[in-house]
Amino acid sequence: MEGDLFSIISRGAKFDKRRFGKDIALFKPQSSSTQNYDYEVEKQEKKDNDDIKPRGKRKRITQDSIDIDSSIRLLQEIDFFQNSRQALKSVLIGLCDDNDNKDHEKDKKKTKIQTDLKAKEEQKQESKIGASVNSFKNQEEVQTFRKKHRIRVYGTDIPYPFRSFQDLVTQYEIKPYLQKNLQNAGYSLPTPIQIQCIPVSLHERDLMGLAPTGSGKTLAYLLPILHDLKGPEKMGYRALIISPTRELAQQIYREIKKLSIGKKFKICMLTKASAATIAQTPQLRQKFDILISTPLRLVHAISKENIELKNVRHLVLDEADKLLELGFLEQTDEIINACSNPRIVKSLYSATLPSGVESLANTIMKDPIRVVVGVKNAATETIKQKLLFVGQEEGKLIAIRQLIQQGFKPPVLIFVQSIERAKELFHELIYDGISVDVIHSERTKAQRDSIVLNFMQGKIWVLIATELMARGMDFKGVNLVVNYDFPQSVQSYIHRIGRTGRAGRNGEAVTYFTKDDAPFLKSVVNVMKESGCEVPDWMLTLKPPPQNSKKQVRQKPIDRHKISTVSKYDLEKIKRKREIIEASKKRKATTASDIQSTEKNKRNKSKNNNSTNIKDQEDNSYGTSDAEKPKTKNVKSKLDIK
Ligand SMILES: Nc1ncnc2c1ncn2[C@@H]1O[C@H](COP(=O)(O)OP(=O)(O)OP(=O)(O)O)[C@@H](O)[C@H]1O
Repeated sequence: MEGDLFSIISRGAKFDKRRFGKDIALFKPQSSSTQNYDYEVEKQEKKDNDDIKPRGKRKRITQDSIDIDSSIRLLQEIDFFQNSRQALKSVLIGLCDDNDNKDHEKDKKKTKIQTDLKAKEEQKQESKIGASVNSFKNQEEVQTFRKKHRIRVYGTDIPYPFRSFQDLVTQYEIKPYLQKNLQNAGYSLPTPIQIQCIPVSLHERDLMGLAPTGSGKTLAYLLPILHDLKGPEKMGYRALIISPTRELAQQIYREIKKLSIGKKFKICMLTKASAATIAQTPQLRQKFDILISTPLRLVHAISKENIELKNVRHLVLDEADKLLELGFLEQTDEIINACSNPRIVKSLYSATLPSGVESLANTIMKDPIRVVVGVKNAATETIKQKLLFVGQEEGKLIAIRQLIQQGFKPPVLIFVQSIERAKELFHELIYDGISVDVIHSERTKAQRDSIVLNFMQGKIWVLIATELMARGMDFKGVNLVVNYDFPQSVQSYIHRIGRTGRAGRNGEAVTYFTKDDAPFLKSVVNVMKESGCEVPDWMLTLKPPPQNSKKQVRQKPIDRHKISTVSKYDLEKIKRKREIIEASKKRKATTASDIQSTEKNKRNKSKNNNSTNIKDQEDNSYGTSDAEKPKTKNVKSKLDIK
């Protein structure tokens, strides 16, 4: 083997070997310590080469005593740019060219080696991107398939999509229990977001998944988690799902329970009660595999050192843009910091992602893949959207009563901008002879749970809601969404109306607007147009509102008149009467015993303050003040918060 490398690189040239003896010696195999290193390299390369060469048909192919294996090894040593495969191929071709005149047997061997090298390289590439050779023949086919499903992908080494849940079994060995649960849930074919995002997550890549409302994003992140966790293990939380509202967290909990039937995963939905149990029973903490929580509840538990997230391998931010908005941002950041496992895989999902938030999201992910289904920041195409001018505020009540009188198809969801207005509208509609209820953060948790259930079961026909219900809630059968109050942002509009037209069903959405809302109309008009709805020409010529007024409205909604059929004069009269009663009550309350009880109440109130704050934030998606936030460890920010 001596001088092999020299033989290879000097082929075709003549050298005075005596004169250049010293130089040639440089190419001879080294001894002592480097030899050990060489031995290791050689061992590895031998393994590689064993794979490359056809079994049992190895050894010499040239008369020059050039052994292919040693050539490969030596060539790899001089492969400074790590192009060994390419270099190998070309040199091997060169080698063989040199021996053109040699016997036919050698040529056959050469061709075989080349073919094997090529196949190995292709195989390596395929396994890197996780495609099954059976499923897609080539990249072109993949692209056509993505195009058909309106999937756009951004990033490097993007895994191939899959065609059917059966493909997941053959390609990724999805366990039979998962397969069975998919069938039982009636999921016969994957939705576009699932088609592309499931393989990305199965390849443990950070991901940003954007797809319209009701398109199956939940399954897209739950399935890879369940597959990867394999089964229950008592090593603490290995997957964490964050949702902006308690109701959505509960829905995710129900979905994961449904999908994990047959495996005894321990799933914890962090509530006030479960947090207290965990605090009192530290040994419980190790038992759980999956944790679902709202941000503030979790931050509170972390700060009390009741929850450890160091083993979390999967972190999902559902409704990611909301969680990265002011009000949630700092808590989300603290949670991300607490997930200290270096091998963590992060997945962010939403139907909307403003570009500013997207750049922020990129700072917390490693080499992420972005998957966009359909048009970014547009509404689902199965929703028929309408805008209705109602003149003044009072016009809305007339319009909603007309809608009820004309006959409507329940269930209907009506969105208003505040708790106060939700209560007001409820008091108006309760006497209209329809089954109506109202949901907002001031209702007890038990009330909220039963309302959600009753609405899902069709027992409530009309549900009046605040922004609390706008995101993620999967009320499959909702036929109509009414935006009684104009939404405060285009994202809010998309999510609100997305409570209808889910999972391929048809739905309708009507948005009332007054003179005051007119400047903000253009953003909604754009969404309507993007989603294929008819929009009057004059609306298309509207000017978009200035950026700062958009921002103002996002932070604080437009002031509106009280929702009431009572005239303004009568309302004033009632108000004055109420003030007189209040003043007289106050006077009576100045006795010593009252003062004492007030003090006692105050003390109790301050005790419960933390938990009350948590409740408030779960419902109020427009944030909390610094004073309300629980104290947490002073951790370095992972997010690039500017
Ligand atoms: N492959 C599938 N086949 C049929 N139905 C599905 C499939 N995947 C999910 N679904 C159903 O589609 C509905 C919407 O799913 P999901 O709640 O995950 O939507 P989403 O994209 O998260 O919506 P949102 O943006 O509003 O949160 C659910 O009722 C779910 O059961």
